[in-house]
Amino acid sequence: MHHLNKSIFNKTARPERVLQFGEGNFLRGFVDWQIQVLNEKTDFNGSVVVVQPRGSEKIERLNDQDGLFTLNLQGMRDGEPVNEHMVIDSISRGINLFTDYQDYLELAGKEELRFIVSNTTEAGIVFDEADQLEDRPQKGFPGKLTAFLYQRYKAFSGDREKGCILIPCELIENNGGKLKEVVLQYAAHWNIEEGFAEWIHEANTFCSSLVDRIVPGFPADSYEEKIQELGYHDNLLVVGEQYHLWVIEGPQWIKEELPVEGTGLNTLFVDDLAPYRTRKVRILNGAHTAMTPVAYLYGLETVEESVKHPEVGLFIKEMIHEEIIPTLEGSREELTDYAGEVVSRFVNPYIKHYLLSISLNSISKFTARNLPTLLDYVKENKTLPKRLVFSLSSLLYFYKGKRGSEEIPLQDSPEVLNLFKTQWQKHCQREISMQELSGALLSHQALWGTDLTQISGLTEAVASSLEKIEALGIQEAINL
Ligand SMILES: NC(=O)c1ccc[n+]([C@@H]2O[C@H](COP(=O)([O-])OP(=O)(O)OC[C@H]3O[C@@H](n4cnc5c(N)ncnc54)[C@H](O)[C@@H]3O)[C@@H](O)[C@H]2O)c1
Ligand SMILES: O=P(O)(O)OC[C@@H](O)[C@@H](O)[C@H](O)[C@H](O)CO
Repeated sequence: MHHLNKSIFNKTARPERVLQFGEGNFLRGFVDWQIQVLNEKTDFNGSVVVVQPRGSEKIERLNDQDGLFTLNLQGMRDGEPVNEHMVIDSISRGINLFTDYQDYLELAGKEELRFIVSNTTEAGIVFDEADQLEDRPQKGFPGKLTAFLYQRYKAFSGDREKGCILIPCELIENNGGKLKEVVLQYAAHWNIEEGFAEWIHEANTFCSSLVDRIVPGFPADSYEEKIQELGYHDNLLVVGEQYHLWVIEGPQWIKEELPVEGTGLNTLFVDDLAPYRTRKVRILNGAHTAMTPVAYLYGLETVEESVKHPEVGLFIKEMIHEEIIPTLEGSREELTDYAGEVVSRFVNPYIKHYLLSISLNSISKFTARNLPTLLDYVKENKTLPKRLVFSLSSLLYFYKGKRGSEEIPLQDSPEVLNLFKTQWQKHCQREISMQELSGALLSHQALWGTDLTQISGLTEAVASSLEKIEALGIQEAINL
């Protein structure tokens, strides 16, 4: 069987109008697909050049396939189940920054380049003072980007018409503003002439954006079956859901350059994306992160199984409706409709979204996605939200690293893993009680951004749930 590349697929060459930082599943199943739709339905006529924010091995894989990959979108569309696959040919090439940095600099001088998109996880938009302008390449994403923009500034002698529209997709608040801030930080750190910072301000448009599409990625457990259907091998096959939403906070004129109207793309240009972001992060991502330790310890593996489970599913739905939604601003009816839509996306029968994949960096995710809800709930109700507290307790138990006799493959930073390991060892050796363990973990401000033992009754409630989980198992303990 052939591998997917230009020898078996007729690829159309288009002007390189987009630079993309990130070769990951999400960008390919979301942005590169959207560019393909624009190419098919409008006069956009552009292709995407991809660079890897760190490392180079995946770029080589992309180039081995001439930038081509298959996207399999599965789920409900207009009330009907749809399972479609398509070859995405919007990526012109990947540039290996370690071997072909010169190509990267040359791209900066191309008239037609206009958009820069990125998704470098929540960890990507950071300043690293070790990065230097002369590095080939710089280590971090914003360092690489600043070097690229400076090259463009020089190539066009500061022409205000040659700036870019930057649309970062990282799931952090004010991603556009933060990216601009770090670029300007590098401009100052590298002593680049004043004119460059002015050009950044005047010629470039940094938008913030919020993305939404569940993209579990490469279908390892159904790959053989899928390639029989496709008739070729594809190492970059991506599975995602039908649903998508891209909310872009920026000037309305961008619509003229990114002509989504009439294409069926659910891309919105808004003045303020905060309400969309809060709603999505707290309901969708919040439910994902809060259900993961509970459902996994219960013995379940996927989101669909968890939401469909009589007890765990009820727990999740009650948590959304009784604890998350009441803390959100906006129409209760709209929020309830949105939550209903999210739950039906969770039970998408075509998508196997593994709890373990969501569990990556669960502590910082709980802090970003669930803690604000818990704190708002306590402030408004003067009582604890019992399901969120149970989820927090289950999270602490999950980080013990055992499901029965089975090892849990925890994925978090070494500092976080060491902290939990030390505290759980102390508890297992009877040096500290469950109450002390709970106090030690909840008071750790580096984990939660605040001392959670200051919340009245929380340490005791968590210790009590942990005792129950340990003594009776989560199947009993979940009956609050
Ligand atoms: N997969 C989804 O359903 C989905 C949906 C919406 C948003 N997201 C967000 O997209 C991000 C990537 O998800 P994915 O599914 O594409 O994962 P992936 O593992 O396929 O890709 C990860 C990407 O991030 C880059 N990266 C990783 N660590 C980095 C760092 N420290 N600095 C710079 N770049 C770094 C990698 O080079 C790669 O491009 C996640 O953070 C996730 O929150 C994912
Ligand atoms: O991708 P992560 O690891 O940050 O989070 C896991 C999921 O919550 C997330 O990928 C959602 O599926 C996605 O944000 C939906 O748009």
